Amino acid sequence: MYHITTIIPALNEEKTIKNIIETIKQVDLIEDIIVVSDGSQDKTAFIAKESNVEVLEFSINRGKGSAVRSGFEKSKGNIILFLDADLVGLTSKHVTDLILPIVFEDYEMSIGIFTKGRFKTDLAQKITPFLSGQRAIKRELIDKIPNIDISKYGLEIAITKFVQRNNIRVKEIPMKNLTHLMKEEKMGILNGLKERFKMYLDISKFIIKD
Ligand SMILES: O=c1ccn([C@@H]2O[C@H](COP(=O)(O)OP(=O)(O)O)[C@@H](O)[C@H]2O)c(=O)[nH]1
Ligand SMILES: O=C(O)[C@@H](COP(=O)(O)O)O[C@H]1O[C@H](CO)[C@@H](O)[C@H](O)[C@H]1O
Repeated sequence: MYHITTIIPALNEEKTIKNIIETIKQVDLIEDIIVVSDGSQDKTAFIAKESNVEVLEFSINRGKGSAVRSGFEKSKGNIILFLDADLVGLTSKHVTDLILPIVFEDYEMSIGIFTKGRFKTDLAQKITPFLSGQRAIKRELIDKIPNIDISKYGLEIAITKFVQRNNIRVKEIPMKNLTHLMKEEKMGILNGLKERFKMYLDISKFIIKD
Protein backbone atom coordinates (compact mmCIF):
# COMPACT_ATOMS: atom_id res chain seq x y z
CA MET A 1 0.00 0.00 0.00
CA TYR A 2 1.12 3.54 -0.56
CA HIS A 3 0.55 6.73 1.39
CA ILE A 4 1.55 9.96 -0.32
CA THR A 5 2.44 13.12 1.60
CA THR A 6 3.12 16.41 -0.16
CA ILE A 7 5.69 18.73 1.39
CA ILE A 8 5.76 22.38 0.31
CA PRO A 9 8.57 24.60 1.61
CA ALA A 10 7.42 28.20 1.44
CA LEU A 11 9.13 31.52 2.03
CA ASN A 12 6.78 34.46 1.48
CA GLU A 13 4.57 32.80 -1.11
CA GLU A 14 1.19 34.32 -0.23
CA LYS A 15 0.37 34.96 -3.90
CA THR A 16 0.62 31.35 -5.04
CA ILE A 17 0.26 29.01 -2.06
CA LYS A 18 -3.55 28.78 -2.05
CA ASN A 19 -3.91 27.65 -5.67
CA ILE A 20 -1.21 25.06 -5.21
CA ILE A 21 -2.88 23.58 -2.14
CA GLU A 22 -6.31 23.57 -3.80
CA THR A 23 -4.89 21.81 -6.87
CA ILE A 24 -3.19 19.12 -4.81
CA LYS A 25 -6.41 18.53 -2.88
CA GLN A 26 -8.10 17.55 -6.15
CA VAL A 27 -5.79 14.52 -6.39
CA ASP A 28 -7.32 11.62 -4.48
CA LEU A 29 -4.03 9.73 -4.38
CA ILE A 30 -2.57 12.37 -2.05
CA GLU A 31 -3.24 11.62 1.59
CA ASP A 32 -1.86 14.73 3.27
CA ILE A 33 -0.20 18.08 2.67
CA ILE A 34 2.40 19.77 4.87
CA VAL A 35 3.34 23.40 4.27
CA VAL A 36 6.51 24.57 5.97
CA SER A 37 6.57 28.33 6.25
CA ASP A 38 10.29 29.06 6.46
CA GLY A 39 10.25 32.36 8.36
CA SER A 40 7.66 33.95 6.04
CA GLN A 41 6.82 37.55 6.90
CA ASP A 42 3.67 37.61 4.80
CA LYS A 43 0.37 35.70 4.98
CA THR A 44 1.72 32.38 3.67
CA ALA A 45 1.17 30.45 6.92
CA PHE A 46 -2.23 32.07 7.55
CA ILE A 47 -3.48 31.21 4.07
CA ALA A 48 -2.21 27.64 4.32
CA LYS A 49 -3.95 27.19 7.68
CA GLU A 50 -7.19 28.53 6.19
CA SER A 51 -6.90 25.78 3.59
CA ASN A 52 -6.88 23.19 6.40
CA VAL A 53 -3.53 21.61 5.76
CA GLU A 54 -0.80 20.94 8.29
CA VAL A 55 1.43 24.00 8.67
CA LEU A 56 4.84 24.13 10.31
CA GLU A 57 6.01 27.63 11.05
CA PHE A 58 9.62 28.64 11.53
CA SER A 59 9.97 31.98 13.29
CA ILE A 60 13.19 32.68 11.36
CA ASN A 61 14.34 31.66 7.90
CA ARG A 62 16.37 28.43 8.01
CA GLY A 63 16.66 27.61 4.33
CA LYS A 64 14.83 25.32 1.93
CA GLY A 65 16.70 22.14 2.95
CA SER A 66 15.83 22.61 6.61
CA ALA A 67 12.18 23.32 5.76
CA VAL A 68 11.97 20.16 3.69
CA ARG A 69 13.69 18.05 6.34
CA SER A 70 11.31 19.31 9.07
CA GLY A 71 8.30 18.58 6.89
CA PHE A 72 9.71 15.14 6.20
CA GLU A 73 10.12 14.41 9.92
CA LYS A 74 6.43 15.21 10.47
CA SER A 75 5.26 13.24 7.44
CA LYS A 76 3.83 9.72 7.40
CA GLY A 77 3.88 8.98 3.67
CA ASN A 78 5.95 6.19 2.16
CA ILE A 79 6.05 8.32 -0.99
CA ILE A 80 6.89 12.01 -0.62
CA LEU A 81 5.95 14.61 -3.20
CA PHE A 82 7.96 17.83 -3.11
CA LEU A 83 6.45 20.89 -4.75
CA ASP A 84 7.63 24.48 -4.62
CA ALA A 85 5.19 27.08 -3.32
CA ASP A 86 5.64 29.55 -6.18
CA LEU A 87 4.29 27.45 -9.05
CA VAL A 88 1.96 29.09 -11.53
CA GLY A 89 -0.25 26.89 -13.70
CA LEU A 90 -0.13 23.71 -11.60
CA THR A 91 -2.84 21.20 -12.52
CA SER A 92 -3.93 17.92 -10.97
CA LYS A 93 -2.47 16.20 -14.06
CA HIS A 94 0.99 17.56 -13.26
CA VAL A 95 0.67 16.16 -9.75
CA THR A 96 -0.63 12.78 -10.90
CA ASP A 97 2.06 12.51 -13.58
CA LEU A 98 4.75 12.92 -10.93
CA ILE A 99 3.30 10.26 -8.67
CA LEU A 100 2.28 7.47 -11.05
CA PRO A 101 5.79 6.30 -12.01
CA ILE A 102 6.50 5.61 -8.33
CA VAL A 103 3.18 3.97 -7.57
CA PHE A 104 2.72 1.87 -10.68
CA GLU A 105 6.09 1.68 -12.43
CA ASP A 106 9.48 0.63 -11.28
CA TYR A 107 10.86 4.11 -10.55
CA GLU A 108 12.16 5.39 -7.23
CA MET A 109 12.06 9.09 -8.07
CA SER A 110 10.35 11.31 -10.60
CA ILE A 111 11.40 14.82 -11.46
CA GLY A 112 9.20 17.44 -13.11
CA ILE A 113 10.62 19.60 -15.90
CA PHE A 114 8.88 22.78 -17.06
CA THR A 115 8.03 22.89 -20.73
CA LYS A 116 6.01 25.29 -22.86
CA GLY A 117 5.45 27.49 -19.81
CA ARG A 118 7.62 30.61 -20.04
CA PHE A 119 10.77 30.90 -22.11
CA LYS A 120 13.07 31.84 -19.19
CA THR A 121 11.93 29.20 -16.73
CA ASP A 122 11.73 26.51 -19.43
CA LEU A 123 15.27 27.35 -20.48
CA ALA A 124 16.60 27.23 -16.90
CA GLN A 125 15.16 23.73 -16.45
CA LYS A 126 16.42 22.59 -19.84
CA ILE A 127 19.93 23.57 -18.79
CA THR A 128 19.73 22.32 -15.20
CA PRO A 129 16.83 19.85 -14.95
CA PHE A 130 18.38 18.38 -11.79
CA LEU A 131 17.60 21.61 -9.89
CA SER A 132 13.85 21.19 -10.21
CA GLY A 133 11.88 21.45 -6.97
CA GLN A 134 9.13 19.17 -8.29
CA ARG A 135 9.74 15.52 -7.38
CA ALA A 136 8.15 12.40 -6.00
CA ILE A 137 10.50 10.12 -4.14
CA LYS A 138 10.33 7.02 -1.95
CA ARG A 139 10.56 7.73 1.74
CA GLU A 140 13.35 5.27 2.47
CA LEU A 141 15.61 7.10 0.02
CA ILE A 142 15.12 10.52 1.60
CA ASP A 143 16.11 9.00 4.92
CA LYS A 144 19.48 8.07 3.45
CA ILE A 145 20.36 11.41 1.78
CA PRO A 146 23.00 13.16 3.89
CA ASN A 147 22.96 16.84 4.92
CA ILE A 148 19.46 17.74 3.75
CA ASP A 149 18.89 19.81 6.89
CA ILE A 150 21.89 22.08 6.24
CA SER A 151 21.68 22.16 2.45
CA LYS A 152 19.57 25.33 1.96
CA TYR A 153 19.39 25.83 -1.83
CA GLY A 154 21.89 22.97 -2.17
CA LEU A 155 19.05 20.52 -1.48
CA GLU A 156 18.59 19.50 -5.11
CA ILE A 157 22.33 18.93 -5.54
CA ALA A 158 22.38 16.74 -2.42
CA ILE A 159 19.51 14.68 -3.87
CA THR A 160 21.10 14.52 -7.34
CA LYS A 161 24.46 13.32 -6.01
CA PHE A 162 22.77 10.62 -3.94
CA VAL A 163 20.67 9.47 -6.88
CA GLN A 164 23.70 9.27 -9.20
CA ARG A 165 25.92 7.47 -6.70
CA ASN A 166 23.29 4.88 -5.91
CA ASN A 167 21.94 4.27 -9.42
CA ILE A 168 18.43 5.26 -8.39
CA ARG A 169 15.85 4.87 -11.17
CA VAL A 170 14.59 8.35 -12.05
CA LYS A 171 11.88 9.32 -14.53
CA GLU A 172 11.80 12.83 -16.00
CA ILE A 173 8.25 14.15 -16.38
CA PRO A 174 7.54 17.05 -18.74
CA MET A 175 5.30 19.57 -16.98
CA LYS A 176 3.54 21.41 -19.77
CA ASN A 177 2.43 25.03 -19.30
CA LEU A 178 3.92 25.19 -15.81
CA THR A 179 6.20 27.96 -14.56
CA HIS A 180 7.21 29.58 -11.29
CA LEU A 181 7.74 33.12 -10.11
CA MET A 182 11.39 34.07 -10.44
CA LYS A 183 13.21 35.57 -7.49
CA GLU A 184 13.39 39.00 -9.09
CA GLU A 185 9.63 38.90 -9.70
CA LYS A 186 8.91 38.00 -6.09
CA MET A 187 11.44 40.16 -4.30
CA GLY A 188 12.26 42.98 -6.70
CA ILE A 189 15.42 43.23 -8.77
CA LEU A 190 17.95 43.98 -6.02
CA ASN A 191 16.74 41.54 -3.36
CA GLY A 192 16.01 38.97 -6.04
CA LEU A 193 19.58 39.16 -7.32
CA LYS A 194 20.92 38.92 -3.75
CA GLU A 195 18.83 35.80 -3.16
CA ARG A 196 19.97 34.38 -6.51
CA PHE A 197 23.60 34.92 -5.46
CA LYS A 198 22.88 33.10 -2.17
CA MET A 199 21.34 30.27 -4.16
CA TYR A 200 24.37 29.90 -6.45
CA LEU A 201 26.63 29.90 -3.37
CA ASP A 202 24.61 27.13 -1.67
CA ILE A 203 24.56 25.13 -4.90
CA SER A 204 28.33 25.56 -5.38
CA LYS A 205 29.04 24.48 -1.78
CA PHE A 206 27.10 21.28 -2.34
CA ILE A 207 28.72 20.60 -5.70
CA ILE A 208 32.20 20.63 -4.16
CA LYS A 209 31.16 18.84 -0.95
CA ASP A 210 32.61 15.24 -0.88
O1 LIG B 1 15.01 30.01 2.34
C1 LIG B 1 14.14 29.52 1.61
C2 LIG B 1 14.12 29.73 0.21
C3 LIG B 1 13.12 29.19 -0.55
N1 LIG B 1 12.14 28.45 0.04
C4 LIG B 1 11.07 27.86 -0.80
O2 LIG B 1 11.67 26.89 -1.63
C5 LIG B 1 11.05 26.87 -2.89
C6 LIG B 1 12.05 27.14 -4.02
O3 LIG B 1 12.73 28.36 -3.77
P1 LIG B 1 12.70 29.58 -4.78
O4 LIG B 1 11.32 29.93 -5.08
O5 LIG B 1 13.56 30.66 -4.24
O6 LIG B 1 13.38 28.98 -6.01
P2 LIG B 1 12.84 29.24 -7.48
O7 LIG B 1 11.44 28.68 -7.53
O8 LIG B 1 12.90 30.70 -7.69
O9 LIG B 1 13.76 28.49 -8.27
C7 LIG B 1 9.93 27.91 -2.85
O10 LIG B 1 8.73 27.27 -2.52
C8 LIG B 1 10.39 28.83 -1.74
O11 LIG B 1 9.33 29.51 -1.11
C9 LIG B 1 12.16 28.19 1.40
O12 LIG B 1 11.29 27.50 1.92
N2 LIG B 1 13.17 28.75 2.14
O1 LIG C 1 15.43 27.08 -11.97
C1 LIG C 1 16.43 27.60 -11.47
O2 LIG C 1 17.48 27.86 -12.07
C2 LIG C 1 16.42 27.96 -10.00
C3 LIG C 1 16.19 29.46 -9.87
O3 LIG C 1 14.95 29.82 -10.28
P1 LIG C 1 14.57 31.36 -10.61
O4 LIG C 1 15.78 31.87 -11.34
O5 LIG C 1 14.29 32.06 -9.33
O6 LIG C 1 13.40 31.25 -11.52
O7 LIG C 1 15.40 27.24 -9.30
C4 LIG C 1 15.57 25.88 -9.05
O8 LIG C 1 16.71 25.68 -8.28
C5 LIG C 1 16.62 25.88 -6.87
C6 LIG C 1 17.96 25.52 -6.24
O9 LIG C 1 18.33 24.21 -6.52
C7 LIG C 1 15.50 25.02 -6.32
O10 LIG C 1 15.41 25.19 -4.92
C8 LIG C 1 14.19 25.39 -6.98
O11 LIG C 1 13.19 24.52 -6.52
C9 LIG C 1 14.29 25.26 -8.47
O12 LIG C 1 13.14 25.78 -9.07
